[in-house]
Amino acid sequence: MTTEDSMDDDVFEALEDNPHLKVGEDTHQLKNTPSPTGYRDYKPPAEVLKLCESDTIEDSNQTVHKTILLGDSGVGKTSLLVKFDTGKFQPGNFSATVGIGFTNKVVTVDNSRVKLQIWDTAGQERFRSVTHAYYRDAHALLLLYDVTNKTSYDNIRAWLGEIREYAQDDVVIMLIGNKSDCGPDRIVRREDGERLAREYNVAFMETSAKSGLNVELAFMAIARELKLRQSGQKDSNKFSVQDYVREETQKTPCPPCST
Ligand SMILES: Nc1nc2c(ncn2[C@@H]2O[C@H](COP(=O)(O)OP(=O)(O)OP(=O)(O)O)[C@@H](O)[C@H]2O)c(=O)[nH]1
Repeated sequence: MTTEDSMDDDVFEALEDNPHLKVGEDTHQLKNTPSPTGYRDYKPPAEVLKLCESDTIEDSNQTVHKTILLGDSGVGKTSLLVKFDTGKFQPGNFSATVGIGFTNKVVTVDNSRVKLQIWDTAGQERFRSVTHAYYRDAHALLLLYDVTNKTSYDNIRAWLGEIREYAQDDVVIMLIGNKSDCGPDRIVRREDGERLAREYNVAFMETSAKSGLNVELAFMAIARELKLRQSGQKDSNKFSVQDYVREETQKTPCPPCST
């Protein structure tokens, strides 16, 4: 954790004021950027507003599906995205995300290309009112907790409440228990994650941004679901994110856990 909590509530304006922070930059570049003004007055740059307005963005080639990473500060949202994007994991000092940004990734599902626009949000409470604005036109949400942090797990219910309030009813939701590599420090059992996911009827998996476990699978499962929906082939009898995740995770043996 950093001392971010003691900073002024005004960092989102950094996106406008700082020419080095461009929308669409890798979000880990948006961390720790102070700003002189209040974020309550923050107006996203025109480029961001345009992206938020369109329900489904069409670029010259194909549809771009908006996917947002959500969850408490420190659960590993940025790490998960960076691992998926670059294959790298940056261990060590944690610096909380300041601002919001996205990374475009193209994945292949059944021989066709699916474009994901993956938004990384700041998990800290003080940014919540700003990030709500981004839920509205999201097609998929990856909601993370940290298996070594019970509070981040307990807060999932509140996150799901916010999602119900601000996101579209048909948004695809994947609950993710991250840091599954932390065997001895694990507090939240896999079964607890599964139970919560069943209760809210959302897909679930555990990941590790450190080891890479299930990182690609998380995004692939989302991409597959979104592609099927877009093509009109979505038939709940034929494809379920959760069944797909279950089948794929059974192919990869789970590393030993302490609980
Ligand atoms: N062991 C382990 N550490 C992780 C994993 N994922 C992230 N971390 C560490 O957890 C800390 C927080 O990770 P971040 O990716 O910055 O968390 P975040 O959810 O983006 O946090 P905010 O930006 O504040 O919302 C960092 O020190 C990471 O190195 C993981 O899978 N395993």
